[in-house]
Amino acid sequence: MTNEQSGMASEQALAWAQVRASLRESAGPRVFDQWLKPIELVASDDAESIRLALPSAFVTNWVRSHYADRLAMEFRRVLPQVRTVSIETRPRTTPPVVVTAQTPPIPLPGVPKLREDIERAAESARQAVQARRPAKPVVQAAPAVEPAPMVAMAPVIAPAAAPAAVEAAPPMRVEEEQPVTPRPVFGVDIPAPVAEAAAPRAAAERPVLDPRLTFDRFVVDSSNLVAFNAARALAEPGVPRFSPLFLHAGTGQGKTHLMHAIGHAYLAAVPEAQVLYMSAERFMFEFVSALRARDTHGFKARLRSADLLMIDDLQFIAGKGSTQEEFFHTINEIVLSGKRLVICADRCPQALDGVESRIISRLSAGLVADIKAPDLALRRAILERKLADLPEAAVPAEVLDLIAARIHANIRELEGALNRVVAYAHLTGERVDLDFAVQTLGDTLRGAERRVSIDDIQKLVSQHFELKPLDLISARRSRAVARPRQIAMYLAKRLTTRSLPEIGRKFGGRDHSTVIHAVRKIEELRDTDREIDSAVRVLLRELEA
Ligand SMILES: Nc1ncnc2c1ncn2[C@@H]1O[C@H](COP(=O)(O)OP(=O)(O)OP(=O)(O)O)[C@@H](O)[C@H]1O
Repeated sequence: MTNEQSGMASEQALAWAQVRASLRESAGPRVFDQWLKPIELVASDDAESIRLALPSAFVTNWVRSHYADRLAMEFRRVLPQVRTVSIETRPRTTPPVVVTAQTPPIPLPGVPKLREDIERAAESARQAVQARRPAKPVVQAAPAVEPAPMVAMAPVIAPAAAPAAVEAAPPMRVEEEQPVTPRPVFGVDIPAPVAEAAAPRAAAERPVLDPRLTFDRFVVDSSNLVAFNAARALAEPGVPRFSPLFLHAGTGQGKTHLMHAIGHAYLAAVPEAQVLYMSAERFMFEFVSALRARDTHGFKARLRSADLLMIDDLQFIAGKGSTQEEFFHTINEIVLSGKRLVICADRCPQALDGVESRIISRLSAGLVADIKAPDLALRRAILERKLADLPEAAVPAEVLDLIAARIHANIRELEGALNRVVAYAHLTGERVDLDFAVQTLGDTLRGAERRVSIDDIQKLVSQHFELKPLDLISARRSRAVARPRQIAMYLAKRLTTRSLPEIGRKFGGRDHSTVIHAVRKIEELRDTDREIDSAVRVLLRELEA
């Protein structure tokens, strides 16, 4: 390999690592793990051509029909000279393109994660080939029928129109080895991410929004009503209401869904708007890259020109000094210029350790809304809603009941379990019934079951607060015992399928109203008391692990 070739290979490998990281972020873990992770970068002898490969024709066709444009767009963003991106099917015959000692990497100080990404990409492709079977298909949703309920809010505007051209010039070609007919998965085609806004917008940046994450696909109940209504109000045109909006919730509870929904609704109402959505990690990555390229001016201008700026997973900027400095000035400018700002994190602003107080104060000045863990009824309703998007899937009510009752860690897992049942039924041709579901979800249900034992919760909580398990069921009312008991009840409600009276009985025969009081109290304290919130967080992590 000549020096020139090895330089090009390194450059393409690094570009692939960035594209891959961006796909992982925007596609979500489920789609990414099942379809995109096995993609391997193949050595190319032309700097203008990127070659990608997948181990099976089935997965290749899916990726081509759903992600070809997106891959092309992402590569061009990173390597403007790229003209073609081909996606091939090939069992591994050529070595993966990895940066080795012989292929000097382009120096990227401060971003060692890129290297890891490259190696992980190569490794996952190797595993996919060894597995010799395509990843499990994902079952996804078709356009929604019924709008989601909304309390005292105006209806959402029509969905965004079809994508327009992404780049001004030069045109991008996506090469395919053979003609591919887009293949629906279980008769329901998965739409590609919306990479652009409805109308032509000269020089306007197109957010990458998942077309499935809309307001009408979001199921609302009291646990997420405030967040939902605030999100809808913020997406309405005119003078922004509820900006900045800070949404917080545990993992997989719908924060990203609401953000994307805001983006769709706002773009539908104001097609020429500049809408930017990115994770805090991406913000940091782009900022560091801009610093390195001595182009912070461009970075600042891009972010500050947003009419709607949405930053996901803010907790990731904790402890990152210069990124926080830039972040503060960015959000300050957005807010002061009367534009829309939405921030999501896994905890409330006050509990964001390692984040500068001026950022916290700025964000707390807007509307802070949380999304609480879904109870059984909401989990069941969400399954119903997801199933409505799968017209070919016949899943009896008792199976939905089972999944809703047994899987409560988060909605992503809930959805994953339903998808798995439907996908396996499709692949085996079997009818879905309780036996089939139990067999298909075996480990997941057993895992969920393990998480839900009240005895485990009592044991862990008492250990954490240095009490005896018996203290939690005793009549003692001192704060040192009462608070941990309330936390244990809260966890029991959140992590188990036990009814309120059942939980009360497990705590020394207490009344169900005592359990309700405990749950409310801890929810309240999690917003105001950092110590309680972090204790609950630690316990949740341990119980869910
Ligand atoms: N209320 C809801 N109605 C319908 N679907 C929901 C609801 N809440 C969450 N979901 C679905 O659950 C999945 C996970 O949601 P999402 O990605 O928004 O979670 P998140 O809170 O951003 O999680 P993380 O913090 O891990 O990024 C998505 O597929 C989303 O559509």
